[in-house]
Amino acid sequence: MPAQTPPPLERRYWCAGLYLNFLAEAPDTGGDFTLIEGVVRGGTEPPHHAHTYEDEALLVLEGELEVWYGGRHVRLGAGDCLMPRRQEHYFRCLTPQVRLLVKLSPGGLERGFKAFGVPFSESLLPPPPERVPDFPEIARIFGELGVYFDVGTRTAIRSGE
Ligand SMILES: O=C(Oc1cc(O)cc(O)c1C(=O)O)c1ccc(O)c(O)c1
Repeated sequence: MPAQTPPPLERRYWCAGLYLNFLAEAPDTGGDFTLIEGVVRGGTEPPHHAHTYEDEALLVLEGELEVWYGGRHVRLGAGDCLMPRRQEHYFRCLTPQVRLLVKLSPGGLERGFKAFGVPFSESLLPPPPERVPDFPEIARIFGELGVYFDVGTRTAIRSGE
């Protein structure tokens, strides 16, 4: 008998172009952490943001990312891990899509993703969204959970890096 049963399909969400699979949610871990497997596509990366409540650890499973945090740029490939430690950060995909494992501790930020995501049960990713996600609305939702966005810098960073 497997040690762990696969998560139910409704734990997979399509969130403004992000595919997120909630492997462990706060209630599963006594609130200690949330663990998410995600696929992010170029063009749907979130704007600059900082988590004031939780620590975030990113582990790249496939693809390549450029991450800006604490005034530095780093390139991450498969197997690389980064913990921005509540510093403002931003990332962009250097490959068409990047698969990541993200640990957020303490847990609970799944509530924010689920507030704008839709349950997703297909085995293939849907086509990329036709429009840029509604980041001001996403920023409002996450702001209530202690994640602060600088929506205005998104364009500046993407065009002036
Ligand atoms: O991009 C990811 O997460 C986010 C997306 C947003 O629109 C706002 C955010 O604050 C975040 C965040 O990281 O906090 C993302 C990408 C891949 C992945 O596996 C994730 O768990 C999140």
